[in-house]
Amino acid sequence: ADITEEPRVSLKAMALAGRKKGLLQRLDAGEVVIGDGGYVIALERRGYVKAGHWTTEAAVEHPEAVRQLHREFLRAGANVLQSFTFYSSDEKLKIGGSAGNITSQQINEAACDIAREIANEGDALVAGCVSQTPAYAITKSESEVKAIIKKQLDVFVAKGVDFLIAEFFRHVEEAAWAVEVLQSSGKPVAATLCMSPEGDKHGVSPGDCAVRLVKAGAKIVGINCHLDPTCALKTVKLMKEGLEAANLKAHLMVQPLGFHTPECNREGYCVLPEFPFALESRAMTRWDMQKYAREAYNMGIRYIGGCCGFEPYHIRALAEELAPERGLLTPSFREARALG
Ligand code: MET
Ligand SMILES: [Zn+2]
Repeated sequence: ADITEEPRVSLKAMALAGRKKGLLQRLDAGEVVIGDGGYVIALERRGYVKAGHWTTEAAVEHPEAVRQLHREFLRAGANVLQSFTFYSSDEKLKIGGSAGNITSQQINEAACDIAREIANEGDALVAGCVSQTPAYAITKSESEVKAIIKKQLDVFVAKGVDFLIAEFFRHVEEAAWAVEVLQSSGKPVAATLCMSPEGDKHGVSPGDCAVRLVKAGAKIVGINCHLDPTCALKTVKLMKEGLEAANLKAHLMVQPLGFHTPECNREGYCVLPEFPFALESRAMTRWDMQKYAREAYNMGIRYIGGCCGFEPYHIRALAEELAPERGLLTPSFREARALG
């Protein structure tokens, strides 16, 4: 396909008509879904997130900053805007939040509203996102973890998100609990673990993790954060093989770091000496991103995005690399071309 062609459909017209295709409709049809990038890391750099806490009070305190980053990912070609709700449970805010009296309920509601507002500027879906809980580390209590996830889910359902993502789980056991809760809503659930090819923190292999997540109800499984695309693709490949061996079907997803981690160590970037204030020299280039997008596509992964370290221009490189497959140009690319 000639990527200089105009898109086949007007994104605005489609959005306004309220006829966006759902996530599973897109993936089942074999379409590429471009994810968005890393919010907490990008907004920490811009002065809106506290390093170490990584909580998302900015959804309430500085909505304009969150809105703008969503818009930049959308213009870069993202088909999904993830709610800015990382670590947003009251338990986590109490332990490590910087907010004082902002509740997770307020954060989650504001984050959903902001994501929806910007998603309506284009062809993006809104994902309600949950992540690992302090309760799992402290008490290992299934009912406590599930209650925390359920509270977040109730807001996502009330706000009408399009689908749900359980991301950044180190233990498949906890991720599977989250998936069980999320899928009770009837909305599609994607689940991504932050693990190396060696497996989750209890040593469960990537193949077995994938099987457990699908059995818990996830329709899309894969990897996010912690390690670079090369490591993440290795791990997703093992997940894919595990699913095939178990005769299970699911879509694959990958949202790696935008930083090079040739160490491919078990614990990921959090234990590197450069974390979190000196990661710049590890930043990937747009050429790296194009290579990653192509490799992910060739592996059969169709939900391709990024996590920490992915700035909007990285997402744009993914979208442009896969423009022939998607038959679409990004708004930023079209406008730049019109100007040039
Ligand atoms: C530490 S992983 C963070 C994931 C979350 N979706 C974010 O980008 O903020
Ligand atoms: Zn991340």
